[in-house]
Amino acid sequence: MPTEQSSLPIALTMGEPAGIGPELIVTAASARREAAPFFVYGDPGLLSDRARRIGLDLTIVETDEAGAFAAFARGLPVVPLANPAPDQPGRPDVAGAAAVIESIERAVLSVRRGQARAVVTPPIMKEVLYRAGFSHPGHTEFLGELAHRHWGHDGKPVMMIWSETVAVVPVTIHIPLAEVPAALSEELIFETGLIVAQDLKARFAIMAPRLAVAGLNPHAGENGTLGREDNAVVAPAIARLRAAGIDARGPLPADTMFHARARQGFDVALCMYHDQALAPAKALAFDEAVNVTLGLPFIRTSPDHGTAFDLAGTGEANPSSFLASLALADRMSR
Ligand SMILES: NC(=O)c1ccc[n+]([C@@H]2O[C@H](COP(=O)([O-])OP(=O)(O)OC[C@H]3O[C@@H](n4cnc5c(N)ncnc54)[C@H](O)[C@@H]3O)[C@@H](O)[C@H]2O)c1
Ligand SMILES: N[C@H](C(=O)O)[C@H](O)COP(=O)(O)O
Repeated sequence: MPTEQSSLPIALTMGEPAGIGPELIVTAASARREAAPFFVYGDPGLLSDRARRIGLDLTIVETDEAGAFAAFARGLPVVPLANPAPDQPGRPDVAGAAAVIESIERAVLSVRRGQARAVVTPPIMKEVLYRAGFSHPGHTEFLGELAHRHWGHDGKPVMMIWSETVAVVPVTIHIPLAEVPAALSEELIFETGLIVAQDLKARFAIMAPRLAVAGLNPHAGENGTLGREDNAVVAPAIARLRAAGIDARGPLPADTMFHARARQGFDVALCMYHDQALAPAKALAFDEAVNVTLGLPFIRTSPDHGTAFDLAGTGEANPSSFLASLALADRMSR
C-alpha cells in the first residue's frame, strides 16, 4: 500500500443506485489508464450489471481498502457494502437508501484513516433518503456532519460549483425559496465569504481571490425600494469582508453579473440562494462544472448534475462532469 498522500487512491461513493452514477463509475473505470487510481464503495453485482448493460467489458475486482490501489491495474476495485442496493435503473427505491448513506460514510472514513486522499460522490436522490429518515438536506451538509464526527471540525461546509468558465457559491443551499430571506444574515454571508477566500487560496492557488456578491432582490434592491435585504444585510457583510482584506464587491444585480465581460471581473460569485448560483453555472458549463465542498478538512468533489433517471441504464449519460470531478479531486489532493 502506498504511503505518500499523492499515491493514495481516491474513494468513490456509489451514489443513487437507480441513477446514472453507477454507469459513470464504470465508464470512468474503463478509461482508467488516464486517471488517478480510485476505488468505489458499492455493490459489485450492480456495477458489473451496469457495465454489461452499457456494453463495457470491465473487470470488477472485489477488494478491501488496503488492496484497492493495486487492484486498479486490473479493473474497477469495489469495496462491497453491507447494505443491499436494488439494481433497477430509473426506478429509485427507498430500500437502497441505507447503502447510499453507508457508502458516503465509509468513503469519508477512508480518508480519515489514511486509506484514500479524496472523496468523489456521484449524485444521490435526496427525496429517497429523506423518506428513509436521512436528516441532512444533501451531501454538503452531511459531509459537514462527518467532518465534525471524525475530525472534530466545526466549520461550515460551503458548496461551490466550479468550472474554468465560472465559479459560483450559494450562501443558502438546500432550503425552500420562501425561507431564504429569513435565513440570510450578515454573519452567514461574511462567514461564507471568508471560507471561500481561504479555500480559493489554499486549494486553488488563487492568492488574491475576487468575490462578486449578488444582491437578493431585483436590481440589488434598487437602493432599498425593491427590498431591504441588499442594503441591510448583504452590503454590511461585504464591508466586513473588505475590512478583513478580501476583495469583495456588491451587492450586484444578479441578472447582469454573469455575462461574459462581467465574469472577467471576479473569480467566484457569491449568490444568495441555490438557483441564483446554480442556474447560471449549469447554463454556462453543464458538461464540465464540478461541485466542490469548501470548508472541510478533506477534499470532496461531485459532478454538477443529478441522477438523470431518464438516462439511467442507457449509456447515453455524458460522463464529462464526472470525469472533471475526478480530475479536480486528483489535482486538489496532490
Ligand atoms: N451531486 C448530487 O448529489 C446531485 C446534484 C444535482 C441533483 N441531484 C439530485 O438529482 C435528482 C434529479 O435532479 P434533476 O432532475 O433536477 O437534475 P438532473 O441533473 O438529474 O437532470 C436534469 C436534466 O439533465 C440531464 N442530464 C443530467 N445529467 C446528465 C448527463 N451526465 N448527461 C446528459 N444529460 C444529463 C437529464 O437527463 C435531465 O434531462 C434530484 O433528486 C436531485 O436532488 C443530486
Ligand atoms: N445542489 C446541487 C445541485 O443542484 O447540483 C446538488 O443537489 C448537490 O448537492 P450536494 O452535493 O449537497 O448533494
